[in-house]
Parts: sequence; structure tokens; C-alpha cells
Amino acid sequence: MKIAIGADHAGFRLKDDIIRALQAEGHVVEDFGCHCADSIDYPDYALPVCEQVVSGKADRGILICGTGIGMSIAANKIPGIRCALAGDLFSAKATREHNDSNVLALGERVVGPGVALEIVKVWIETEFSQGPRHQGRIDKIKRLEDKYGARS
Ligand SMILES: O=C(CO)[C@H](O)[C@H](O)[C@H](O)COP(=O)(O)O
Repeated sequence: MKIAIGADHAGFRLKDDIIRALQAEGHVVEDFGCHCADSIDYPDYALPVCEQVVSGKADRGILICGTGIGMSIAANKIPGIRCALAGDLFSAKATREHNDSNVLALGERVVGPGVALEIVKVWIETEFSQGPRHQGRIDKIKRLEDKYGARS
């Protein structure tokens, strides 16, 4: 799988751990920064990762900040992105099965690297549960984007 990844200054250490783990599993990872603890603004790093996903250049995206919240808010402003903030394995699995999430957000200040790497693994490996129940809800999210996207 091709995965785009980005982080702010509060998430770049976990990003590097995740990149190593994904590469060890054979995934192709493109790193959109940042690379040090100098304070930066997470929306600037959410955007290129999400653009890779909506353009189809990447299969999935992963974003890390202190809590994962800022990254997830920013990512979900971009039409076509379904970004899930996950801090546990159940949610990571469910958001793939139910929401077909295409971007995962993590909080380096919230989850330790051990849990984070397990979350990434289950999120990468879980397939969307095809079927009218979940697809119908995703279609309704798309209609929300169509109605409000230009103003959000
Ligand atoms: O957006 C966030 C909060 O939901 C992220 O956790 C950021 O990483 C955080 O705000 C950065 O905080 P800092 O005090 O500027 O390091």
C-alpha cells in the first residue's frame, strides 16, 4: 500500500516510528514532514497528505499531532477525506469497517508508541465492510460535502 504521512512538531517522533514500522511491512511511505521540534502549524501538514489521498496518489494517509484532534479537524475540511482520530484498537478497526476512513489521525501526547503502532497495523489491514448500511451513510456524508463544502 502507498501511504502519505505527516505530523506537526508534537507528532514527528511518532511519525518516524510509524514510517519504520510500515516500511518493515513492505508499504511505500511518503513523508511530508515535519522533521523537528520547531513549532509549526498542523493544517500546513494535513493538506499535502490529504491531497495525496484525494488525488489517488496515495491509498491512505496518516497524520499525527499532539492530540490528533487538530489534524483530524483540518483533514475533514477537505472534500473526499474521511479522517478518523483513533486512540484504541476497537475504534481503529470500526472506522475502517464502518466509515471507510482514508486518513488516520493519532495523538503522540495521548497514545504511547506501542499502542499507536498496533492502531496503525489494524487500521491498515482492516477492509471496509461493503454493504448498503455503511455505504448509504458514507453517501450521506458526501452529500453534506456537496452542500456545505465550499463554505466550510
Ligand atoms: O491541535 C492540536 C490540539 O488538538 C495538536 O495537539 C497540536 O499538536 C497542539 O496544539 C500543539 O501544541 P503546542 O502547544 O503548540 O505544542
